[in-house]
Amino acid sequence: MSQWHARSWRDKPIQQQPNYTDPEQLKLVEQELGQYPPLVFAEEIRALRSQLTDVCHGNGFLLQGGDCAESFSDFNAPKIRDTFKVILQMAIVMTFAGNCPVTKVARMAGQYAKPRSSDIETINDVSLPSYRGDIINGIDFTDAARQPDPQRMLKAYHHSAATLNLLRAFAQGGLANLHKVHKWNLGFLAANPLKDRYQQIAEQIQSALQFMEVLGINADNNATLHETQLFTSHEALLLPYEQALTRTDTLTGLPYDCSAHMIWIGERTRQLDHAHVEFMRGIHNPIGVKVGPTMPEDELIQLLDVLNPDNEAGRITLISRMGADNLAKNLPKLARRVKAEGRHVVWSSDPMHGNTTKADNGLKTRNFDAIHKELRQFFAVHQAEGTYAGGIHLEMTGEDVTECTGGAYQISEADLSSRYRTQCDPRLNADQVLELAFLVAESLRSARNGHG
Ligand SMILES: O=C[C@H](O)[C@H](O)COP(=O)(O)O
Ligand SMILES: C=C(OP(=O)(O)O)C(=O)O
Ligand SMILES: [Mn+2]
Repeated sequence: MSQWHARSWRDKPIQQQPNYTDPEQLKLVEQELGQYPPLVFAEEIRALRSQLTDVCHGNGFLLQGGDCAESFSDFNAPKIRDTFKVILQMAIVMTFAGNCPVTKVARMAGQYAKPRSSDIETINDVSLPSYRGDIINGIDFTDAARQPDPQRMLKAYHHSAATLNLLRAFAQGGLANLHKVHKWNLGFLAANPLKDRYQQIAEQIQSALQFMEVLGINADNNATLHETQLFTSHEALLLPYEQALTRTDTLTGLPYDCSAHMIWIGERTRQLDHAHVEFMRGIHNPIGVKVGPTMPEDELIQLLDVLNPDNEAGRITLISRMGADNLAKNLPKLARRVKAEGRHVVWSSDPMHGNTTKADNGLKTRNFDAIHKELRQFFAVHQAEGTYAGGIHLEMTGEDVTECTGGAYQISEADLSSRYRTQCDPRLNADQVLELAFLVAESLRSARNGHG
């Protein structure tokens, strides 16, 4: 294999990139970004990798979630806070159900680039380049907005830095207090039409917290109860940006992509001999790989050969996104083969991207039951194959949006347009996320029997 360099991806074919019309301006932006401080520190990246190593060995669970696409305009503290809160709320349920540490990774502080099914969007006979995320072009359906603009990379960097700053403050400044987080969950349950179904687990968590309190373990004397660690992640799609934020760590001499702790390769850009795989193979972050229903077993193993030649646990998270109706057919053979080859991976489930449909009014949506079904089957397949269901990956928000149908509040297709705010794909709202957490708690609990 040829030698890796942060720019060696440039010699490979590449998918899903914008056509910047001014290469000089692009170069200036790349140079400027190259001078900026890293957004995350290599030691933090290694801490995540170490937690994922534990997950890989069955001693933890990965919870990854956030917007499909963050946006420059819908950018404010309440929005960041509410998504942060709901990740923690879900994590407490999963921690209790799985009786194991939960590694929290947000799709935040950098999730700005989107691969698209089509290069062109047509409305009323007008065709324009598709929206590809705020780091590339604008969402408005005008010719000017849809032109890719390299300056947007600088804006994405600054938005990511401000988001990360607030997340760090929330994580350490008291907002992550476990008692507080559980109180939010009780608030969710009190109002929820299906509260009886989830009451038991909530009461058990309550007793566990009270028990610790009686022993004198509380947020004032125990940092674990008071603060948390939240890592960041995004799809490493826009390679000029990712390259510009790649730094050689002074402690180890190894290259890390310091745009986020974890980055992943999307379903549309995971071709073995293409640019994204080339870039990812050389950086030392933990990386995710989306695995859709068409992935052949041989190709998956070849991909692992390239991305993780030393078969290190914690390096690779395979994020299956099959669709509820395809999973039982497609996942078992992949899980079996990876196991037979003795490859160390974390298996995580993205139950969102294989379950996207179009409502009659033209809006993209996903049904809560299909999402839940994919998750149930994910756990069932891993149990049957003797592999470990190690994580879930959700598109979600702390806001009260109406983008996915179903759930306890029975959002219908007709309701979708009332608060449909996503920049790209439909997200679970706060209630739906919590409901899902309580529903998968049971699957997680049985998956963890025999582990840990
Ligand atoms: O988030 C994932 C993809 O970018 C998204 O599902 C693509 O959506 P599209 O099919 O509308 O292009
Ligand atoms: C683009 C995404 O997913 P996938 O690559 O699995 O389609 C995503 O996670 O937003
Ligand atoms: Mn998406």
